[in-house]
Amino acid sequence: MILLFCGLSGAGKTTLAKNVAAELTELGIKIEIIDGDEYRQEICRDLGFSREDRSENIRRLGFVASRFSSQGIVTIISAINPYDDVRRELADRYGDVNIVHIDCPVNKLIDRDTKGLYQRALLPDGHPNKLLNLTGINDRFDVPYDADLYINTSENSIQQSTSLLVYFILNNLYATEKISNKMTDNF
Ligand SMILES: Nc1ncnc2c1ncn2[C@@H]1O[C@H](COP(=O)(O)OS(=O)(=O)O)[C@@H](OP(=O)(O)O)[C@H]1O
Ligand SMILES: Nc1ncnc2c1ncn2[C@@H]1O[C@H](COP(=O)(O)OP(=O)(O)O)[C@@H](O)[C@H]1O
Repeated sequence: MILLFCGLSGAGKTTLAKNVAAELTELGIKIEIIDGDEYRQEICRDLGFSREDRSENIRRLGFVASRFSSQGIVTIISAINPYDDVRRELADRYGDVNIVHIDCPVNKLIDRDTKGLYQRALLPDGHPNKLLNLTGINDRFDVPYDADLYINTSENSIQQSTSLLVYFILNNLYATEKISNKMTDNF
């Protein structure tokens, strides 16, 4: 199973992915997190934030995720993942892809601003430190109206948001297992 997170910077993707991993590991379920920020230091270090580079970034993460997922490992791709067409592409290409929208209103993100990115994006035009392509401020984010799971992290606490994800994953695993048990029963 692949969970394809999408959401703006600071929405809670990394926090929730880590919390979910801790809870599933406790239950003996294997899980891997593929984090955009982390992979951008390694196999995606040649990529920037143009439309082409973001799309290529997600394609690479998707490929890596598919290798983990094919081994039965629950795999979270935790990236902004802003474009509807690329999300669809991965969902069509790889089996059992679930789009999870980690949402939070931009005004709340501007308050959180854990990395100072929003402050930089909101600087006046022409300022030397202005960030020109921050998703949600001055770069595109396609809201996924077809998400398999929607979580608003300004309305749900970290624990509530984590529980929603864990419940969704366990339900999915149970449904898949039930189907595969049925297939075995037929032999
Ligand atoms: N211009 C701009 N827009 C968005 N994000 C920026 C930008 N510049 C740097 N960063 C930092 O890069 C992290 C996003 O990387 P991703 O791989 O998740 O992005 S994407 O899916 O390819 O759009 C993102 O990490 P998160 O805050 O964890 O989302 C930021 O820390
Ligand atoms: N319900 C919530 N879910 C996730 N993070 C939350 C929530 N409420 C507050 N936060 C805070 O918001 C920040 C989210 O940062 P992070 O997980 O790095 O986001 P992202 O990976 O989407 O950029 C953290 O400081 C976290 O403690």
